[in-house]
Amino acid sequence: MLGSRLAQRFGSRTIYRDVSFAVQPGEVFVILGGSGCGKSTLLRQAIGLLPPAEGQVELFGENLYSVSSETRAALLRRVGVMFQSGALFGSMTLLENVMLPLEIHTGLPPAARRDVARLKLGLVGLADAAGRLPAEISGGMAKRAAIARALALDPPLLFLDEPSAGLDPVTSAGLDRLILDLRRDLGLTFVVVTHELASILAIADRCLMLDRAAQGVIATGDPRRLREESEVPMVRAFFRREAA
Ligand SMILES: Nc1ncnc2c1ncn2[C@@H]1O[C@H](COP(=O)(O)OP(=O)(O)OP(=O)(O)O)[C@@H](O)[C@H]1O
Repeated sequence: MLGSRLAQRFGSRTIYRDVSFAVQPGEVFVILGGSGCGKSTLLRQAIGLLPPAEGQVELFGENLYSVSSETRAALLRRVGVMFQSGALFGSMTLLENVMLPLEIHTGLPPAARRDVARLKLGLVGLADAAGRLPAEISGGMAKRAAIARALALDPPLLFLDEPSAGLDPVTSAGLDRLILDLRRDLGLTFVVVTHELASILAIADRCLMLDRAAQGVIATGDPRRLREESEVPMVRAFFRREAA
């Protein structure tokens, strides 16, 4: 996936401009930055929910906002998304939650949908919790279930919005492990929005750091290198936990 020269404004306020990046197949690409810098806005542009004020989003070689709505829908079916809230349906079991995209988007018969959903829950370590309701599971399990649902249609590319939000460090580290395992076992590509430093250092091949005051990108690259080598005060401050 590619973002080129993306800009976003709300009213007269510019959130960012000239944001460009290319996510390589099989990589874990992290978007980070302080509150209000535009991480969620960039994610919404990347998944077809917000046409950018300027610039282009390319998914699987196609320009997301200039293709027909049918083509866009087809492109977006090849993308899995886990929103920050997780957004599982509370009245449905985990299995039913994961079956839902299969029911909407495929012609699979119910028994096959059930089999696929069980497989996906197994991939995230929830094979034994298939019959539980969202209210009956922990926050970390809910995130895993939301990832299983995002995997329902076998997308090669997954977007995760703040997967660690609200989780304790141990649970969060388990989720990092899951992301790396899924990448290794299924060859998935991940774009992850997060500002958890431990998580970024654990999972990111490369990252893109946005800054609200700079209205755009202040760093890109391997987070370990940025920690060692960046001379940009805000970047050093974040990666070294120093005052800017
Ligand atoms: N639809 C909108 N209309 C007006 N302003 C908006 C809209 N969506 C976002 N904003 C503003 O754009 C800025 C960036 O928001 P965004 O949610 O993308 O930031 P973020 O980096 O994800 O922040 P956080 O980490 O706090 O979630 C914020 O100041 C927000 O108030």
